[in-house]
Amino acid sequence: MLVLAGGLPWWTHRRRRMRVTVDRTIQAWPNIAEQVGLAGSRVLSAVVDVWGWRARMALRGGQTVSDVVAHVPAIESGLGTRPGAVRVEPDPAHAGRATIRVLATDPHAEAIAWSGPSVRSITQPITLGVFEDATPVRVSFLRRHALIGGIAGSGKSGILNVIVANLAACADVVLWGIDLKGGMELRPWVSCLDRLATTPAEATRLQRDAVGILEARARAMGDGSARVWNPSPQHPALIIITDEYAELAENAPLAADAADSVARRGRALAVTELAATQRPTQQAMGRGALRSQMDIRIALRVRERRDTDLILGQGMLAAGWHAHTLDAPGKFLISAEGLDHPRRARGFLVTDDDVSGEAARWAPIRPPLDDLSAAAVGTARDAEAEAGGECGPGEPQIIDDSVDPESALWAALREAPDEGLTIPELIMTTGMRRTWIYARLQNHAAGERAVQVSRGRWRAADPHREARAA
Ligand SMILES: Nc1ncnc2c1ncn2[C@@H]1O[C@H](COP(=O)(O)OP(=O)(O)OP(=O)(O)O)[C@@H](O)[C@H]1O
Repeated sequence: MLVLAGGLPWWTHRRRRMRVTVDRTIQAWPNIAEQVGLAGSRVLSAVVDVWGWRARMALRGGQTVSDVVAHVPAIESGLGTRPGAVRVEPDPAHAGRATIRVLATDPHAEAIAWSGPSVRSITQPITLGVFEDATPVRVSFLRRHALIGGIAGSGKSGILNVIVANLAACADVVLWGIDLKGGMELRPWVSCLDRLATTPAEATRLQRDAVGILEARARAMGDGSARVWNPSPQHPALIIITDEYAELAENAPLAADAADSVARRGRALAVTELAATQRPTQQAMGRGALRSQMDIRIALRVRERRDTDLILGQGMLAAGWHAHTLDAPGKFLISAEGLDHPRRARGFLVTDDDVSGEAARWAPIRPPLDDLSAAAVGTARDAEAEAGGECGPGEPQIIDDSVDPESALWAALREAPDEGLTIPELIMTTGMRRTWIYARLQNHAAGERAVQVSRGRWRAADPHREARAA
């Protein structure tokens, strides 16, 4: 029903009132500018929009957009708006101009419902939510590492869910998860994750396997002419998602070292890290330079002003990125290629029901790792074992140096009964993971050294069994 007042729709009245306010403000601007420390700036034009009004400003010679940003609280006071109502946007064509927006109502006051994934391929930019002017926040995760930070309850898991729900719909990316809070956040996605690590030992294996994969990819590409790994369903990208990265850095330092290696070398090979944490201090991010490798930075609400710089990078607070002023969960600032102004956004709200629905919907299309990458799983750990590598403090020893898993597998296949051994039996014998076993069995089968006797049961091919018997 249209609400009419005096025969006219309500928004006509509101707009008229707003226009009067804007006219008065323009007239009074020279005085206001004087009071707020921007003397000499002029209003070039002003328009009333759905959320309030905006004005193009010409700054006095020598004034910059940073000066205007630094005066935002004073401008709000001078204009008599509510705190947090004024936004400042630079003019990409002119350093001495800026747009001041006044939001009479908060466009992000209400949660924005999730309406399904925006992509079907990792090569397309993902829509995370909307900016205050209703334009979509679109960002590509291909060959980019990402960091999400913000206090407890600011909506980190919410943003992670938006990203995972989109990536799950892409058949050209394999997703690995690390969730050392017992799998609380990522377990609902388990049907879409190729691997989920919930203990420090599993996380260490997982990150080292990612290093093994990137090394295998680098070697394979060194042999050929390709310079980058172009993801496709047959050759998927690999994204490692870590919820609460500080837990990983503290409890599995060797996993964090491996993540560092992935962050430094993984872009061209489409092996990337996506980490969420409350305060990405040096300690929370591990010993290396992981934070500096993060190409996409998403800051949800922080408690202390200076924490903005921890998430987004040094100098961002001073440049007007005020994550401490975000006032509802899911509101964020994002810094990424093509997104270099402090514009407030709100992420879509993905409910628990949405998560179960999306996980069930996309599980059937999830791709396996390509053969090259699957065969590389375990290799970084094998190399470590050969070099006598140790696990991190407090972690269970995950590699038994006295048993070479390759030899253990081969011996087991040769000694297997006629009906063969099952995969779980081979896992028990070698101590290696299912993907490692599969890759080795495929190799043995291709070399006619092993046969699959019946579904899921394997033994060595006859000549090799006979040879051993003899
Ligand atoms: N985009 C959003 N829009 C509206 N509400 C949201 C949004 N994202 C999260 N919320 C709400 O905010 C609350 C906290 O969100 P979330 O669990 O994602 O925070 P968090 O930063 O991950 O917290 P923690 O660090 O404690 O895990 C949830 O109840 C959720 O419903």
